[in-house]
Amino acid sequence: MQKLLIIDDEEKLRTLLSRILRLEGYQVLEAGTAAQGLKLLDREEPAVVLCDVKLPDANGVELIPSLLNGRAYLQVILLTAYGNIADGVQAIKNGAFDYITKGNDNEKIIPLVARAFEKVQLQQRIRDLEKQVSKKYSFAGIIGKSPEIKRAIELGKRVSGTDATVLLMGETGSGKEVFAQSVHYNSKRAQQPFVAINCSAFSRDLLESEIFGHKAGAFTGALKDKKGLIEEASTGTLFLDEIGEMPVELQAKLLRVLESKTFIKVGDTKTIEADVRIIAATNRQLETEVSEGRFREDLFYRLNVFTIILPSLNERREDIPLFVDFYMQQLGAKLGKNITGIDKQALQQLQAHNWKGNIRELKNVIERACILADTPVLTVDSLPFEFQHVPAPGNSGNGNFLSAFDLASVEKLHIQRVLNHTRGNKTEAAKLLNIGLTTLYRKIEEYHITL
Ligand SMILES: Nc1ncnc2c1ncn2[C@@H]1O[C@H](COP(=O)(O)OP(=O)(O)OP(=O)(O)O)[C@@H](O)[C@H]1O
Repeated sequence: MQKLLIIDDEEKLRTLLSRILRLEGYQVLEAGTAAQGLKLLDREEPAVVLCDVKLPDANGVELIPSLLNGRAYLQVILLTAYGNIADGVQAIKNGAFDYITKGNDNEKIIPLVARAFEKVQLQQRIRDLEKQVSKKYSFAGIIGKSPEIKRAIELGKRVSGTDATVLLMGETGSGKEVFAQSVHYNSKRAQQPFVAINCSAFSRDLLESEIFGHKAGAFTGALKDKKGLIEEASTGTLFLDEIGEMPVELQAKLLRVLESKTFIKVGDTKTIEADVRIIAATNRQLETEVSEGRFREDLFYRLNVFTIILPSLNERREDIPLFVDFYMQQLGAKLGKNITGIDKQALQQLQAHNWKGNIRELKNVIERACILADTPVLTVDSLPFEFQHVPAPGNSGNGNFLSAFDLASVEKLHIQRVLNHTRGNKTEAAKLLNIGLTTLYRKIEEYHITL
């Protein structure tokens, strides 16, 4: 039952209101003083309070902040004396839901209380949804147990708590946007907007107006003032995907945002404060872009404060079965099919594939397989053509794993050759291969390389 509290020292009126509201099906609590009211609020947690202005131990208008303190769910309706609108206005300024004139407005009280409870329910729903969203985008939701992704998650968690600019580097489809959302939803800006834009998807002028906004008349077709994404994301996070594609002239404007936390709309002269955290992502080598004059060096250094490299799927093949399981369940359910697993041969093909499109490509392959599957277990037949013709590791026609053309096979062969060259000296081999010694050990184990 919906619980409501009336704080009023006039017993007659309190009893009358209470009777009316009980008849409407509310559970009504009563208090004659502010102190009693606050006690009941703590003990019973009613969601709506009707509060008189003149109380023996307090002024109702001034009491509102104490009633609301630490109770984000609560809605307060102030009962004002006849003709005292100023109290009502001040009450709303102090955070009250609404005010009502005592005595005269009795017939208005029921719909007003109903609306206050509606607001309580709506806010609860928003909180529940926010919880779901932040759970979905938490770092725990990032799939993978490989050391490469674990390292990235560890860095992501550390930087989330700060307001530092983050640069995410990784191939297309490697999960940069998902990762950026995790950083945002783990930061103190989590309740504020996360706004994303792909810098490669717009012409120079359009991108400028999208990010920075424009004044009416700034260019043909600019009929009204337009807020840019920096303003839309105010107090939250702006995710700039494909930052390497940003035209050089706009890079200067972005640098200003990072350095002085200000920007100017297109066609305007006024400087506006920018309270936004920037997370940028790129699948290009920004150093190369800098050396070739396509990316401003000063902006690169500003963005490169905290860089996280997201591993490609080829670099974390051990995570492929986890993604396959995840997508089989998710997409099977979406399609209304009971997909329970994948057979060994099909999984081997997936693990041997060269995933240029990374997680996005894998997701598409699994979706296709789920659509085509006639049985609960996915087989090679449901995979695209190229998977059906590349021999899987250990499964090729002549029994030689290295006859496959996939990247893993080539990598294994190359490591084997280098190790032969160094006569099994792993430290030297790691140096020649330009990888860490632990990575080399892992690959030796993963590919079952015999020395
Ligand atoms: N950890 C993850 N768990 C489940 N799905 C993921 C994960 N990371 C990414 N994905 C999925 O992979 C796809 C690509 O992810 P995302 O868009 O984040 O990649 P991206 O690196 O930003 O791509 P691009 O460079 O093309 O912008 C999306 O469908 C996303 O839902």
